[in-house]
Amino acid sequence: MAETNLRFQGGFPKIGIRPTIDGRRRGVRESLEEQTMNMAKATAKLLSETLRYPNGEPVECVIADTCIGGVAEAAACADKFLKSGVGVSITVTPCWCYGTETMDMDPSIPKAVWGFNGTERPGAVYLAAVLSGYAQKGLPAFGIYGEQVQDAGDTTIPDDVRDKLIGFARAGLAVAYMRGKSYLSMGSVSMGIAGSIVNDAFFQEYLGLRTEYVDMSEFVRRMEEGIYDGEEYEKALAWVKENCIEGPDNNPESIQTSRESKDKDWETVVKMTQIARDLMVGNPRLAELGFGEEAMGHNAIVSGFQGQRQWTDHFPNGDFMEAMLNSSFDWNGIRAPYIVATENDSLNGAVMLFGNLLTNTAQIFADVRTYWSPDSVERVTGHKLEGAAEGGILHLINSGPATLDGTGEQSRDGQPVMKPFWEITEEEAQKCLDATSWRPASVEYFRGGGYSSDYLTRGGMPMTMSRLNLVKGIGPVLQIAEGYSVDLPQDVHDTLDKRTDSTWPTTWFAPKLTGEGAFRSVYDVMDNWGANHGSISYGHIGGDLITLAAMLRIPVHMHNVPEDRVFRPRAWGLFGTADAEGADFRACSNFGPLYK
Ligand SMILES: C[C@H](O)[C@@H](O)[C@@H](O)C(=O)CO
Ligand SMILES: [Mn+2]
Repeated sequence: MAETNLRFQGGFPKIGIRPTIDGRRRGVRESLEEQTMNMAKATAKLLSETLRYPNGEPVECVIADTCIGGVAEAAACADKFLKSGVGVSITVTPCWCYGTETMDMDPSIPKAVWGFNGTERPGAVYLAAVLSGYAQKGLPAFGIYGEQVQDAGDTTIPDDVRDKLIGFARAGLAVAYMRGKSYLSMGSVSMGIAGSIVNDAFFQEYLGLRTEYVDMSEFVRRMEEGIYDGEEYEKALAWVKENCIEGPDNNPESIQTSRESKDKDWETVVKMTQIARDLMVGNPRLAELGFGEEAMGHNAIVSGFQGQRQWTDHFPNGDFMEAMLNSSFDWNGIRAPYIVATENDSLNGAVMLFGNLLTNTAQIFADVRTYWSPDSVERVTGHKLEGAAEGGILHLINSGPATLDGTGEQSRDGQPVMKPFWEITEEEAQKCLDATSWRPASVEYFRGGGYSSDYLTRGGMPMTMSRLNLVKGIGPVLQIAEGYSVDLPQDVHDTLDKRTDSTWPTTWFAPKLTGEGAFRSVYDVMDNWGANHGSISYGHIGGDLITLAAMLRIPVHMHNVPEDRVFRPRAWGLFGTADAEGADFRACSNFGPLYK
């Protein structure tokens, strides 16, 4: 197993499993011990076999030492979980148990209860009873029970239960991973973009993240005083010369920079990449070089770089740095991405983090630039959009730096995908690099030069675009659009791309339409997008994002996820069942942020 990177130093939270039981001795409890403990073991096995930590290792589960028949055993279990670093709890039972006497009372741990759907000893009755207790005490919990009745001796986990256990655990682990880490703001507000007003109350109360702030002058200090690993720098620059293809300069000749200045830019952007990473997660090499304080980093699990304009008006832009740190490989080999938001758009950074923690894959940061209606495309190119693109497409393109994994040059079963780093081969990493050219930055925008990554995402990938916005009076709200990347004929792409800045990476995205609300048309999706940016994940992960958002009490104001993939705490139904979107808002506002 390849090492990940320092982003996850400090280890990973575990999943705690709590087998609860009817406490009555002399018959009842004894008859249930084995079956109850077996449910716990089966759940642990399922989750460890299915889920992986961001370093690729199987997720670890901890089971209570005994079945929990009452409060003393509940407390012993809580103690064990605390000592073992449990971040998510799942209670399992095939039988009736005593609700409030056996429940998990830790308010910050996402919790679920699986009540076995059998009728000999009714686990689903306990489930209903304890969930009412959780609601009454303001501790939202997820309820799980199978649709089909199982026989008492059946030790299998039905598919519907399995999906819910996995969906819950995946989102719960994301909550637990981020808690206690930092968002590192490198610079301040970029060009008046509200998302780059890094809001400490949001990060602290909703995500459990500290916000750290460094001025961009720190990059200059570290470059000028040599506070980076010089050996790594030489290796990185040689690797860049070998692997990063410099594309043509798109600037009018009169403002093109000299060869000498372009070469200097390569040196600067490589150093910027090392420095941003060291600022985020530290680097033990710096301590060896005599920079003990700088070696520590900021414990950042996500960061943002302001760039425009104070930096980019004078220095090379951050595109190379952001693109490389957001990718699953660099000169040190294949490794987990670091997650850096462009323009310090911390709210896009937050959803990039969600997508990354839910999937262990890299995330595309993009401007949601243009809605191209079928008529507009036809007018400009003569081409009639078809297939997934039939209803129109969104041009996702940002000023330079989307993850190179977003080229779609990794594959599974012959299809383009974005994989967790441990599945990516050397050959695939190379293909992503080969599909990217580094274009001298548009000097009118970026007076300090630099390089923008230029590529075109391969079509046919299921993708999910999401975005978090802050609304005064409500707090954070999340929007989610599942869809597909699409291929356009090369000449059609070229015509559309050349109308914008063709030195930037493009993803053509077709959201799935439902015929309702914001998903009536592609135009409506664009018209309802809450800000200039979106984060794009590989796969249809809208269900997982909804589950995670509910755990964090962030309401979802727009999504196109089919109902059978929406899984929220049971208490959400108590805020209304006919209008799930409104109920979500009411529930989130009622329970309030997780860490308040
Ligand atoms: C170069 C431009 O300033 C772009 O960076 C700008 O259009 C944005 O990306 C805004 O989000
Ligand atoms: Mn932007």
